[in-house]
Amino acid sequence: MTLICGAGAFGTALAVTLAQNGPVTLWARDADHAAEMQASRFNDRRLPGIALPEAITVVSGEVPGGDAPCLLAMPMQTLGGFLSDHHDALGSRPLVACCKGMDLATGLGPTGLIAQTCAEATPAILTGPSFARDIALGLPTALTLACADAAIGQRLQSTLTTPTLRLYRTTDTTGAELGGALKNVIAIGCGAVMGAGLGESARAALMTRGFAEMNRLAHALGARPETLAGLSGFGDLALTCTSAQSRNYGYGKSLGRGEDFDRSVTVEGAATARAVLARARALGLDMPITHAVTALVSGELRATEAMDMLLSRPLKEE
Ligand SMILES: NC(=O)C1=CN([C@@H]2O[C@H](COP(=O)(O)OP(=O)(O)OC[C@H]3O[C@@H](n4cnc5c(N)ncnc54)[C@H](OP(=O)(O)O)[C@@H]3O)[C@@H](O)[C@H]2O)C=CC1
Ligand SMILES: O=C(CO)COP(=O)(O)O
Repeated sequence: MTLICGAGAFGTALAVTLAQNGPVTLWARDADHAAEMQASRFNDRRLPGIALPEAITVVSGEVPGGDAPCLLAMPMQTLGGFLSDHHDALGSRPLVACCKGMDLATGLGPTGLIAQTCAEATPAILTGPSFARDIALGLPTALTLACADAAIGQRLQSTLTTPTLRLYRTTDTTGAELGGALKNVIAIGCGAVMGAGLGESARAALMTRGFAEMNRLAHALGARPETLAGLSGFGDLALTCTSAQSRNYGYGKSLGRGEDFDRSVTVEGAATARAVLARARALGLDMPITHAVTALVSGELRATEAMDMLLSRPLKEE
């Protein structure tokens, strides 16, 4: 049995693909939403048009106990509260974060938050280039499963691989979670560049210098460069900075055009940009693109002004 907490687009998509391996319990925070999904066999609110296989049971209320791995598929800024609220039920099992970002309150990534709040559990993270709808439709997808405990990581890799979802594993949880967090910040910047009509060459430059910035922070925090070069880093950066399906990219595009964006949409890069900037400042690191995106998101700068700020920096070696 696999337990998935968080019945948004991603949690539902993971439930659909994992249902090929055996029973899945999908936990939703809202009891009405859970009852609606259990009865209709669709998640019309978050992933419309995808039928839920019979192997999925949707529940709400008390999080089910037990030893089965639990996937945590809620937005990053809600993870800490969820872990505290359900600490006892989560127990000592593997907890696999499926969210991307850095916690504003603590500056920790998902596995750091799990370790801090649920000390008996084994933290892991599932991350990389994938849109929920692609996974749910059974399109081929490859992700990174990171767990510092190599033996548990290997077990999770085989439990969570499905015929169309291929997992690679690593013990570098820091690198895997930083890749997923930072690519969303760069994707907002790339969306803004395209929305403001600054061109594809500018976007390629921003992606490349953004990747340099990702590596700078990752190196300072002890991540391995090969993790950043893999699915969870470069792979997800490439997808998110170029696809109209991405919410972070779409949000950036609206900022670039000076248009409103639906505030109910999950855009992880906005809060994470602020959290990353604070962490970088504490470490004495220069992260100009993250700085520019933070200013853009807070409304301090427009996209063209942010680009001017980046272009006027002192010339340096690549
Ligand atoms: N969508 C995608 O393609 C992908 C998403 N991800 C990551 O997955 C994470 C979740 O995103 P996604 O599923 O898309 O987001 P959605 O906006 O689709 O759904 C978010 C879900 O989280 C639930 N939720 C919100 N707050 C809490 C809380 N305090 N406790 C428990 N559950 C809560 C929401 O419940 P409610 O419906 O009641 O509001 C909702 O079901 C993000 O970090 C995202 O980056 C990763 C890869 C792909
Ligand atoms: O993480 C994702 C792709 O890997 C989903 O991106 P968005 O959250 O920007 O939609």
